Amino acid sequence: MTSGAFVGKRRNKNSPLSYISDMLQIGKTESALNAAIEKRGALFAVLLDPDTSDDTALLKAGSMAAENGADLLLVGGSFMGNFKLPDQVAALKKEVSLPVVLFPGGASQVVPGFDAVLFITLVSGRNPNYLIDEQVRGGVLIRSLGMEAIPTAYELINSGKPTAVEYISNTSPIPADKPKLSMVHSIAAELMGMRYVYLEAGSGAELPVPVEHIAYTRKATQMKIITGGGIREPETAHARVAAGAQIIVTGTLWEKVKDPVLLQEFAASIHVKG
Ligand SMILES: CC(C)=CCC/C(C)=C/CC/C(C)=C/CC/C(C)=C/COP(=O)(O)OP(=O)(O)O
Ligand SMILES: O=P(O)(O)OC[C@@H](O)CO
Ligand SMILES: [Mg+2]
Repeated sequence: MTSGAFVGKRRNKNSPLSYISDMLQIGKTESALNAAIEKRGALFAVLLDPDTSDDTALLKAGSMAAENGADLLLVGGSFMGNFKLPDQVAALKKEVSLPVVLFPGGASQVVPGFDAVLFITLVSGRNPNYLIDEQVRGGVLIRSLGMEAIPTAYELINSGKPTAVEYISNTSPIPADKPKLSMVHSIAAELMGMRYVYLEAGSGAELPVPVEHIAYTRKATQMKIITGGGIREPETAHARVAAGAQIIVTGTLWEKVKDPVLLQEFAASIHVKG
């Protein structure tokens, strides 16, 4: 096996290792997100479900979110079996000027067209498949696509009933009443070099991540905090920004509710710096 296919675009062909230093820089999308966080206080992300046979569903949902205050579009699911996704992402990228970022449930979901990928590691679990195996499989694909990766710790927090992520990953979530357990996982992730941490209640969760989990990670680390799962009201989003979260993700809500005003209310509750 040659390494040629996996090294992405080399910018300086005279230096054999130049591609590594290029790739390890904080990329364009992450820099733009960091700058937007600085400016607005926190960002509003909408998660789009890629598991759809409707060719225009992603485009419609993404455009509506973009027109009504979203800062970032995430695309991902616990399962993903949509071979038309690259075309759908390309169509979405033509239409909206927001970053479109892959949030993968596994390596098989790595396809071209995204601005970046959340390179997640399920640090709250003890399943080696989601700690290293998917990353090894996905990493070579990401590198060969020349795609930007944002190293992100993924922590699953108990939210009432079991969620798809818990079931699929075969891991136990961190107990909801043990925020210090999130904190110690976050510290370890930061020491491993991760720059973002996603505190996740799970898609469609009964209860969102308790604010204490966010506050403890905020106090103990400098990573950017993403949180999502079970957030259905602007007030719930605002409370998590006040606790230290910098990206709020909502997904399931918009599968039933197509309400531009509610999208705008979410954006206003999250953009605490205006
Ligand atoms: C870095 C790469 C290439 C892969 C990492 C893979 C890891 C660690 C995954 C963690 C476990 C997992 C299954 C995460 C899924 C995250 C996600 C996109 C959740 C949102 O999807 P849901 O809404 O729960 O899915 P459904 O709509 O299918 O229920
Ligand atoms: O679908 P919801 O419950 O909004 O959750 C969003 C996201 O955090 C799931 O990974
Ligand atoms: Mg879902």
